[in-house]
Amino acid sequence: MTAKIIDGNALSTEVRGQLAERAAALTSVGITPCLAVILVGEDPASAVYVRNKVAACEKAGMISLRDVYAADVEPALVFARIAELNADPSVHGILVQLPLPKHFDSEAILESISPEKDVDGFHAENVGALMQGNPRFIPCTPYGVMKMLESAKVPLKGAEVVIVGRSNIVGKPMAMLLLAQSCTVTICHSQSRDLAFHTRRADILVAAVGRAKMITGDMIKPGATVIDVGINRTAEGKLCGDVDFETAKEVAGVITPVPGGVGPMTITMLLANTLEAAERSLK
Ligand SMILES: Nc1nc2c(c(=O)[nH]1)N[C@@H](CN(C=O)c1ccc(C(=O)N[C@@H](CCC(=O)O)C(=O)O)cc1)CN2
Repeated sequence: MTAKIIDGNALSTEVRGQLAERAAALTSVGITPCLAVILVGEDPASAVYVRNKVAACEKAGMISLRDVYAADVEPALVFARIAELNADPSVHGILVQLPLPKHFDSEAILESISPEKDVDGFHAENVGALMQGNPRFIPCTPYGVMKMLESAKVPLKGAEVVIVGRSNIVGKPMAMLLLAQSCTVTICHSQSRDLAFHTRRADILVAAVGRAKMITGDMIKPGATVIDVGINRTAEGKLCGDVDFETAKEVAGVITPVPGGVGPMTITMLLANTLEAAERSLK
């Protein structure tokens, strides 16, 4: 039997519809949620993600501002723009698209965003709040994964979770969110010995390494839930995940595809965080 597929596009459409209703309610009392997006450089994938974020905002009845800088821009200019956006009460959310060019201190840029407008949840204050089990803004990709697990009614309490990848954007916050739901969490990484030993124990396997098709069917426990966060391009230019979907779907019980899985949910949860920031500004 092949696995049940969690359709990230369909779930996104449903959640974005609900967010649009909340955005309209807020607009009716004089506050239209507004997201400012900063893009530095010409990375084609980043340009696509930013375009999709802006389009999604507009479709949900939110305002979006987009600032695009050349790859060799002086960081001081970007810091100055962030300070301006921090001080603007009509802007509720600010994000800087990652990765930034090498001459940028990415951490300093992320720390310069006001924690109240940090809709990516990357500011140290928001990371700390998540660690303490009191999240204020949840990073969008792990937030989207939690929504997908909820929609597929995957049991979390006591589940063995293995996360492959330890990034600040996905692996670490994902671990905190699942730990908060009483999962037993293992984080694997490039130095982990015998990766398959760990992955085969997982009731829920989250792949977030950035290596095309590295998780194959033989590394998966029969019936497991497999969440693929990877976005890679094959030599032929085709999009694929970190999981070898063809072999994995024959073993897993539930699986997310790439494209059309976690990616669209990342943008959906960005809208959710922006709306949340705007709603908090009323209080
Ligand atoms: N400031 C941030 N930078 C980055 C983040 C982030 O959450 N905040 N995450 C990733 C990229 N990302 C969002 O920015 C992102 C990646 C992929 C998708 C997506 O919808 N993917 C589609 C395929 C799109 C395509 O054709 O390439 C899919 O999987 O179906 C959305 C957002 C790094 N940077």
